[in-house]
Amino acid sequence: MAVEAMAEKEAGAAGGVAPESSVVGGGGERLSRFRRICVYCGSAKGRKASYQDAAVELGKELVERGIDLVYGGGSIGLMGLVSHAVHDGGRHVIGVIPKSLMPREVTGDPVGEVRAVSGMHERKAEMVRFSDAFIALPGGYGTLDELLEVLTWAQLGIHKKPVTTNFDSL
Ligand SMILES: CC(C)=CCNc1ncnc2c1ncn2[C@@H]1O[C@H](COP(=O)(O)O)[C@@H](O)[C@H]1O
Repeated sequence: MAVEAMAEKEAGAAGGVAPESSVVGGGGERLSRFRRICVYCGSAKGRKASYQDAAVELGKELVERGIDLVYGGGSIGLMGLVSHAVHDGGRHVIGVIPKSLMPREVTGDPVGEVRAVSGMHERKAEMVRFSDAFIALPGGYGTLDELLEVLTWAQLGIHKKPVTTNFDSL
């Protein structure tokens, strides 16, 4: 089964909500019913330029829909691209990162609100707690780990939030 289909099935199995709908705000902007979306993605930029384009486009789309970002707190790779796009667009960014990983994944000034946690398990739990929905972009084993965990939590009914991926056509 394709990962995307699996993600939608699991979200549905756990009572996940229907695909996103939006309303138009007073200023003509499209507003989402999701306040904060968690984006899982690589700490590297990946092999294809289309991965980088997708990260920036997703960040801009969140801004356009008035949605804040929750992510792994790194400033490198696709994580850096999506977080800068959301922050530069004026939306709030929450980065959740273990203290021990900061020297490796944060370079330069931190983006938005940085929440330092004690370890990987706490990081994943906090990212789920803060978010209303989850989107996975291309990444490595870390992204896969985060995606599988949020899917299996949906399967177990630990949360009822939608999970989707943006892998195909990239
Ligand atoms: C020690 C332990 C319990 C590990 C569980 N595994 C993980 N849990 C949470 N985040 C992770 C894990 N492995 C990697 N990541 C994070 O996932 C992000 C993307 O990594 P990647 O480039 O896709 O590779 C990075 O911020 C990386 O720190």
